[in-house]
Amino acid sequence: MASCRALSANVRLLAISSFTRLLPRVPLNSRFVAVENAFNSLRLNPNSGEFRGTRTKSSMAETMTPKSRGKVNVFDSEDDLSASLAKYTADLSNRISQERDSFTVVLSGGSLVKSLRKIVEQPYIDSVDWSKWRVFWVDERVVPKDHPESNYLLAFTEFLSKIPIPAGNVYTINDALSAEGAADDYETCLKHLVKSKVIDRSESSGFPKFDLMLMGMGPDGHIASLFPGHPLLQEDETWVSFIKDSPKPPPERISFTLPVINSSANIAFVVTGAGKATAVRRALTDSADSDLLPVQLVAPEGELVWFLDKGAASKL
Ligand SMILES: O=C(O)[C@H](O)[C@@H](O)[C@H](O)[C@H](O)COP(=O)(O)O
Repeated sequence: MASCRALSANVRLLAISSFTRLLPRVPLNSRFVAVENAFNSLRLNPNSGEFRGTRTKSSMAETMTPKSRGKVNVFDSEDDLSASLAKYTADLSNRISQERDSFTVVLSGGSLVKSLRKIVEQPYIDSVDWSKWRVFWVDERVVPKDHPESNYLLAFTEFLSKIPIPAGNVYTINDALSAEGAADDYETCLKHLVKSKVIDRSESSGFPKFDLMLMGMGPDGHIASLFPGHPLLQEDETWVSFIKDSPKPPPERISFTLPVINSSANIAFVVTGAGKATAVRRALTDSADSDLLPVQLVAPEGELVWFLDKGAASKL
């Protein structure tokens, strides 16, 4: 018995065995669909990796890439991006909340949280069934919850404090533990919640299958706390692991592993700023098989959607 902390409340856990292998990256194939609106049309040529089409002035361009690379939305402004992200998240929440007792949402740290700001405004604040939400972190910095670098504190300040979510539905790390201990504890928490069917389990991988992961991406192509070239990218058994040498401070973090991320029903990458344009281009067009960036290893069982601003999409 261990515990992962749910805000002020504690959530109790049981352990069950972990298993399975790293899911292979879904290969690039030549099938793709283009979604066009009145203003924009972009298509990825799967052979050359080039985007072709037109872009004109509008708030959004929608693009479909091969399935493994997801659907790409490009916005003229971060405000437009935030509005679309709110609608996407609320629609998913409404659909899944009607089918199940829980809607499991995983957050990253960083700028993603601010981009979520419009879901705590009308009409969503009143229409979303927040009591169904279960909130987790794809990665967390191993610092106290009131530390300025805590992902929990950021999410609480910008988002969780503004919604009527039961405290016991917010699953934070146990910040009294070491990085190893906190990762073990969080994994045990997830196993308990899978066993009690709060979190789905992927039938194909055996890993937990979250309804939605909302994630940012670093300029180096890192996602969660999975950094380029780091051995943690190879982890194929544990659900939650830790690092003590993160190139992005602070150095000690816990992180979901790739098999857990890839078992998701839905992943949204929210990426803004020209500083990330090169990594975005590699993620969406580079089919080279060596030296893949962490973001290129993401190929969820379900749907992958990108929310990009013009800067992040500037090299497509
Ligand atoms: O704890 C973290 O550091 C994050 O979870 C990390 O993976 C973040 O999402 C990216 O670094 C993007 O962060 P920005 O959007 O702030 O660049």
